[in-house]
Amino acid sequence: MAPKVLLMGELFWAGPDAEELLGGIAELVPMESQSREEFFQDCAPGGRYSDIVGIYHEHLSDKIGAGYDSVGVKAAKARGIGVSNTPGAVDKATAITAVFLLVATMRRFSWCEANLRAGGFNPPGVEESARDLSGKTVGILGMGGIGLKMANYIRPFGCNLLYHNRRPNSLAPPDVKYVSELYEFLGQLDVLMVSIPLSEKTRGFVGVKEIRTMKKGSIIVNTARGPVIDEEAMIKALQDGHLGSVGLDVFTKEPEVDQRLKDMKHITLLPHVGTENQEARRKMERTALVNLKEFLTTGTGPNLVPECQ
Ligand SMILES: O=CC(=O)O
Repeated sequence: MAPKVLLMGELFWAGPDAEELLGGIAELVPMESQSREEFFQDCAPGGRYSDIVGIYHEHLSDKIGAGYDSVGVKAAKARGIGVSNTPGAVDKATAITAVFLLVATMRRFSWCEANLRAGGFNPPGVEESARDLSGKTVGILGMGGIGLKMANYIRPFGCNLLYHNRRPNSLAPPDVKYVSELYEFLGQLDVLMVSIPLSEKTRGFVGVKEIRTMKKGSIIVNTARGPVIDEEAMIKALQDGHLGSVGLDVFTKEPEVDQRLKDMKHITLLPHVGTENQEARRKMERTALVNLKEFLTTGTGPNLVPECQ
């Protein structure tokens, strides 16, 4: 009998791939526990999931994906359980979301759309004035797969591109300049694009000092995870005009969004949809199935998160 893999969440787009990838290797069983407590009972010896060897996990807001901050990796590792994610599969979709937020905030397009829906048909006034992207200095914080895609997509806009990372990425285009010192990096920016994973080390990474080092009127775009920015410090800086705008796909307490942000007309907000398109979702779901296959057949795999390698 094939070992069992528990489907915690649905295969929306890669359903047809499941048989091709896991046929004969694993039996996919649906998650039927009605509560967390029941799930723990079901996993205990003798329970209906006591013999599962793998879990496909889709979480309400984090889902399968590149970010794995919602998974207790340390606890899993301590029990000899491997955790893998789906890097690469999310890069394009997330970078395109970041570019949308960059353009929308610079040009005040959210304000324009809301104004049109409310019966207006005028451009933003002086208070809300839009700015052009060309010639602006855009800095990417975190030069991994998503950051690289962002750099390539933003280059044709004629921006000066900088990046800050723990170390230089040899794949970065030569005209995208590495700045090793964080405050020297931040001080030059018109726009900060945040693309670092959330971990205990990066929680609150962009705080009061970092925001206040940026120029007055500058913009922050965040498609990574909400808590890498000190949301309170960001809101204060928006309120007193130090920040000109923000474009956010992620928030500190998802799915809650701070009312003060919702009330600001000159910023752009999205409900964590960075990877939400059929093609990217299918790639992510498929990658998760490939991860399970690799793990079940070889005991390892290319997408094991660094802590588990
Ligand atoms: O948020 C989405 C991801 O981490 O891939």
